[in-house]
Amino acid sequence: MEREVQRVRQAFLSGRSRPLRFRLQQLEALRRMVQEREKDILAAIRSDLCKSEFNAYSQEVITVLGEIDFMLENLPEWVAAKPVKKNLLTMLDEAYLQPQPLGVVLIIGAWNYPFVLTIQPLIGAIAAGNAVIIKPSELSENTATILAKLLPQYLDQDLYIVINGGVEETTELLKQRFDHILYTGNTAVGKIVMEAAAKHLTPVTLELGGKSPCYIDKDCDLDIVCRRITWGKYMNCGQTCIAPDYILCEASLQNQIVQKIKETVKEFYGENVKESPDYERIINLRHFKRILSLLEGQKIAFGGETDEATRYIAPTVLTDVDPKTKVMQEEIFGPVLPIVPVKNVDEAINFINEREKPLALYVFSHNNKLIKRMIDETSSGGVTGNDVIMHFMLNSFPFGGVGSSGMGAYHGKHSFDTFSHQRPCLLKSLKREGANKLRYPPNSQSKVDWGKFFLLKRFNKQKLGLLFLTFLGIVAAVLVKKYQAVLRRKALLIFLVVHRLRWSTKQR
Ligand SMILES: NC(=O)c1ccc[n+]([C@@H]2O[C@H](COP(=O)([O-])OP(=O)(O)OC[C@H]3O[C@@H](n4cnc5c(N)ncnc54)[C@H](O)[C@@H]3O)[C@@H](O)[C@H]2O)c1
Ligand SMILES: CCCCCCCCCCCCCCCC=O
Repeated sequence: MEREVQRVRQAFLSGRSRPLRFRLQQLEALRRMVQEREKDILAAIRSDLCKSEFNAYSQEVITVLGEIDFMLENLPEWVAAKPVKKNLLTMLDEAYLQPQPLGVVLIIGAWNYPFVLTIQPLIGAIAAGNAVIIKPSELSENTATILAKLLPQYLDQDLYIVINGGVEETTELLKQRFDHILYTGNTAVGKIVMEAAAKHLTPVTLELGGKSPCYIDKDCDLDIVCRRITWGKYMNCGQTCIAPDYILCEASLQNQIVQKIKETVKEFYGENVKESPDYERIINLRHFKRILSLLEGQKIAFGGETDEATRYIAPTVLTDVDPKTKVMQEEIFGPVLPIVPVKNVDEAINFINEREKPLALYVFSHNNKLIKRMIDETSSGGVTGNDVIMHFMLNSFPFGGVGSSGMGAYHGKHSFDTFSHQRPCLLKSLKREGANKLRYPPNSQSKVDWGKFFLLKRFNKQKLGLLFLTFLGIVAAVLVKKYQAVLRRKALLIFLVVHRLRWSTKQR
């Protein structure tokens, strides 16, 4: 493992991952891989999650292709140095931010959307000029295998490598030093990753989970609300990090919600959900049994059918759920939807705030003020009002959690920033030493006053106009006089002295 990481680091140190042209070429190669090997990728996802090709394409491949196109279009602008605002001390210098790659990045992918949740971070890391070690989840073993086979056929084989394996391999990998780690998965392993990273002071992005609440106000169109919730909850058999985990609503709405979700399930998946090509299966027996254990002692309003041999769990709704029961203590990550009755929006807000900060929050209402209030008075990674999941699809948004649902974020420009160091670069001249004397010993009250003037003085627009006029004067002087450098310095000095004197007078 150590040798593998060393090999990747050597490749990074060769410098070839840095030029813009190389990054664009690797991203284009990745896009070619997705397009040319689409069938293999979709087949692997099908074997892992029993997902139809249509679903795998629209839930995973589209996002990856969209992200690559977005990077290709914007990368030339993002990699460029960005001038920054200057102060009086630096006004004659060059000051800019230069985004630079961090080095060797470790990406630990998740199994529930095994393609997009591994490749989308990879796109950002390549775009930012890093070398990358990709560790797909061993739970989605077919996708892990296809990634290990395909990526070396299209990408630089020393800069971007796939390491497959389980807990043992990940544990070994985490002993190595990386320049950034992006992990997607559960909170418990997130802590293990962070602890390992801390040994090397490696920064981490943790894309974790949590119980994402869904509040339904009585002032809304329940048909539409239930259709949207049914889509987001049962997609991928509930194994979506931002799926609505549970519903909060007034008790009087419960029966209508159950009825409408039931009708929508039939509309989406037909009479026999088991036969629907659009309904997936639970990833493994451990998770299957875990989800079944959440049903114990609950009132099943509909659904509840299971088949261990195929790891099938029907779309299920639970009513009158007691918040103290197990199903409300851990993230469900399966097709089980508890409804917890609350008296009103105040109680819903308290309920949410008494628990860990979720990855997503959903609120449905015709009343925009209520939606805004919910946003103002709670916290979560992201929010969608009057829909679910869709904030994931807008790559101008940073995607990530807050508190126990994660730290850091990615997607689009946010990925580029996550995997870049914004390096502040200040370029001064070896001339103009006179001004520097202010900071050299011996110090004095007069120097402190000059320092206060240079660093604390604020110019309003009018004064900036004056500054501009001074510069115009300088330019004019440069045109007519021979000794331009001397003049420029003198004019600036006069301007500064006048302002300093006026400022000191006001201070007194
Ligand atoms: N925020 C996101 O983008 C996002 C996306 C997908 C999933 N998730 C979250 O992930 C969770 C479910 O998925 P999961 O895969 O984490 O659960 P899991 O428990 O099924 O998988 C465990 C994974 O962790 C690894 N692991 C276990 N013990 C380890 C150890 N000691 N050291 C290193 N690695 C270890 C395993 O190798 C395996 O890959 C949910 O909470 C979900 O919300 C979040
Ligand atoms: C055919 C129309 C396209 C509709 C797009 C809907 C896409 C849903 C994407 C779901 C991806 C969710 C990933 C969540 C990450 C955490 O698990």
